[in-house]
Amino acid sequence: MLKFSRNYGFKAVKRDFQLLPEFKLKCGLEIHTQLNTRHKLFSYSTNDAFASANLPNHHASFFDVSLPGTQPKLNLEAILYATRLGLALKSNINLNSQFDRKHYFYGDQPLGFQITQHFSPFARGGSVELTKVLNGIDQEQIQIDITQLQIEQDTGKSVYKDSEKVSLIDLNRSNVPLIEMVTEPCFSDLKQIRSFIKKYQNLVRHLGISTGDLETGAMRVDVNLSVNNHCRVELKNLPNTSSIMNAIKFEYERQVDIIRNGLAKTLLAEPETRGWDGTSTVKLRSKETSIDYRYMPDAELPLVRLSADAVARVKASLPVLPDETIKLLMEKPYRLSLKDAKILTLNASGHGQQYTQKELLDFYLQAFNSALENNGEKANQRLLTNWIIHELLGDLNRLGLPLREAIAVVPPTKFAELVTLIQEEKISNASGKLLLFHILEQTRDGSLTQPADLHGIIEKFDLGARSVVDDEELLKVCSEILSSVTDPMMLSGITSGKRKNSLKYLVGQGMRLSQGRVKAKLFEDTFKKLLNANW
Ligand SMILES: Nc1ncnc2c1ncn2[C@@H]1O[C@H](COP(=O)(O)OP(=O)(O)OP(=O)(O)O)[C@@H](O)[C@H]1O
Ligand SMILES: [Mg+2]
Ligand SMILES: [Mg+2]
Repeated sequence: MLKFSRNYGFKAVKRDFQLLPEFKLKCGLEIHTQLNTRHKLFSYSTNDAFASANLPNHHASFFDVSLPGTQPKLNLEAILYATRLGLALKSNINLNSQFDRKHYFYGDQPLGFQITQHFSPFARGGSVELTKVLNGIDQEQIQIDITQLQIEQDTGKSVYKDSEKVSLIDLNRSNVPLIEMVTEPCFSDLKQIRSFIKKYQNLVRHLGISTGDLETGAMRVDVNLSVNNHCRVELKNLPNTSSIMNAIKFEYERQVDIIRNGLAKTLLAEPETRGWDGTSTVKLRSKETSIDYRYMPDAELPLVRLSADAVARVKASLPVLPDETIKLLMEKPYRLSLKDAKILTLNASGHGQQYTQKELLDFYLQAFNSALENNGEKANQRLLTNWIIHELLGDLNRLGLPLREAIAVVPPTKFAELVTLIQEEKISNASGKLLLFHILEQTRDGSLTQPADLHGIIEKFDLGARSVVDDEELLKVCSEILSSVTDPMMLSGITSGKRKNSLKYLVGQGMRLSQGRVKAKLFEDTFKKLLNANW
């Protein structure tokens, strides 16, 4: 099952991965997050490391390329963003933090050092709560403690071209503001790590300070992992969630194996940094080869002094955090299911999404209030939620229409009106779907720009429900459907009650012929009558 290689890596079967109680996993995370400020951390260049990938060195000022004589100028927007994050994590904001130089030489860091915060970081302490209900972890509730947050500049990017034996340097990313968030080694299983990353990612999106995307490198997670309190191994270069999870599984099994073979004293005696090559973790450097960074305060940057009052004002401006919103939505009067509350609250990736989370939540709350105002107790909130989450969002995706534009034609009040029409059976579910899609399609094509006249359209397309159906006509339609059935066993099965499900097939035929305007129940009753089914 296990194949050893020279660096004590092995190919393990990941399918049946499990943590063994006698080998305790301990993990701590370091997460680097790029801030989406307008400008870079210490220069006026536009902060756009990825939008112009085809234009290398396009967003790079003299300072970003380290021209001698240029000096850093601190971007206060980055300080504001870091304060928001620190407060949301319940950290203590350091009113006197400072920037330090971390020296090392690499082509994509032409300064010869990275400006970071080493001696006096931006914030310390804080915590994140994970629960079984909200985050899907195995334990009822755990707390992940935050060690610190530090602000630092990103490096440039090296692009290696093997065939040409050259490495190209792109400094678009150089000096993009980063926050490194370090946790205490509180994690003891994979689910905790996965849900923490998700929650943290959602938090930075919610605060509007970063895209939080792992795929673009806007968020980069390093995992520190030890087993049974041997030395920690730091795992770097993990580009997405599955790499993070697979690297942890692999590394855990590697360390367990080392311990089992009595080799911990030699192989896990000192901290080591390892990378991930897609199938195994590979050694990058050990302590002996680790660099002496010669940290020293950056003399060109003054202390970052914040007043307690400024911090208090940032705190007052923070949005309600997702956990609180979810709780609120699950209580009266909304009483949403956890799943629906999450859809309305948690940011999926912003890519290809036709709405921001805030736009969607606002839309929901306004439609909800409008339904409540119009119908009071009678309002069917579940129907409204379903129509927003399934029909509206589905249509927006299908049509590539942003919610912002749809709102001009179907404002929340109008949407609530549409759902009331369906609830009161003035139009059928199927007609409601047609109506909504029709309106949104016209909005996308630009032929509808004003709030839609629902009643006008219902009349024009004759979408109104047939509440009073001509009995004779109904009987005629049903008889036609029955005479087209080629399997006589089906009909006798319905009569005897042995094939109750087949009745649904017949009702479906009826609904199709009537384009959904006759209620299913009417068809059901008529078929049963015609077939003498008395069940
Ligand atoms: N015994 C341990 N097992 C697993 N993780 C640990 C252990 N001890 C510490 N850690 C984790 O190691 C990480 C240390 O990160 P920190 O940024 O402080 O130092 P670093 O990795 O040496 O510095 P750098 O930022 O240069 O990588 C933290 O996430 C911490 O929780
Ligand atoms: Mg580290
Ligand atoms: Mg670190």
